[in-house]
Amino acid sequence: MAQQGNLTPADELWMKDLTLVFVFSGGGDGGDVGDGEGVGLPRKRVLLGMKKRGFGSDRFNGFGGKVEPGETVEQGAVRELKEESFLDAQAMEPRGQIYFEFEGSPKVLHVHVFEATAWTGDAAESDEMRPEWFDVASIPFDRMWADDRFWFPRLLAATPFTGYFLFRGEQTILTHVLEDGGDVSFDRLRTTALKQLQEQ
Ligand SMILES: COc1nc(N)nc2c1ncn2[C@H]1C[C@H](O)[C@@H](COP(=O)(O)OP(=O)(O)OP(=O)(O)O)O1
Repeated sequence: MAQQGNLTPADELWMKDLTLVFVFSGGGDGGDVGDGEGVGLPRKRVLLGMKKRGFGSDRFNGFGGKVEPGETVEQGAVRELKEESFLDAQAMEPRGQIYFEFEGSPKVLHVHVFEATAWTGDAAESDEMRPEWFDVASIPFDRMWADDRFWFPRLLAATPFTGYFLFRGEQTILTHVLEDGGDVSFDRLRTTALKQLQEQ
């Protein structure tokens, strides 16, 4: 039986809402991307940002952050995309939800994953992120959070998903569960994941 380590009892956990937004391009002629050219086309390229500071720094990720008091999750997603990439989202589609728990911490990050399906502007570097387009065949998973390679295929296919990941530190995933469907219960996912961990 694997050691469960320093886990917080379920009734002491608390959730923090965050957003994570991805922008895709249909590719076109490979030139500059803008004005939602990818909408309705096969996803050829994805815009990622190299996080320059704070939590997750030195990794590529989508654009996002904490939902602020008084705003909806979708409003937070639009605001963070603008702040971090200078793109203006005209339409956002929810694609999935991911719960991240870190061993020894009672805080669970509840990350709402969106695709900006229409946008205007050109991506530019901000204080927090340096944007870069990648072919979807060459996503730099070795320079991203370890969880991304699990759920990215569902994001690319626009298949709704819900996931739970338990991390030890910022590199090691102790256990995870990923299911189809955009709104699977956190309690059920966590229970399943911890059972898996016990059985390892
Ligand atoms: C733990 O695994 C994670 N994987 C992935 N792919 N993304 C994650 C993970 N944990 C958090 N994230 C995302 C969620 C957010 O988009 C950012 C973190 O946002 P941040 O802490 O930078 O929030 P801000 O509001 O921008 O922070 P400031 O207060 O510094 O502006 O990472």
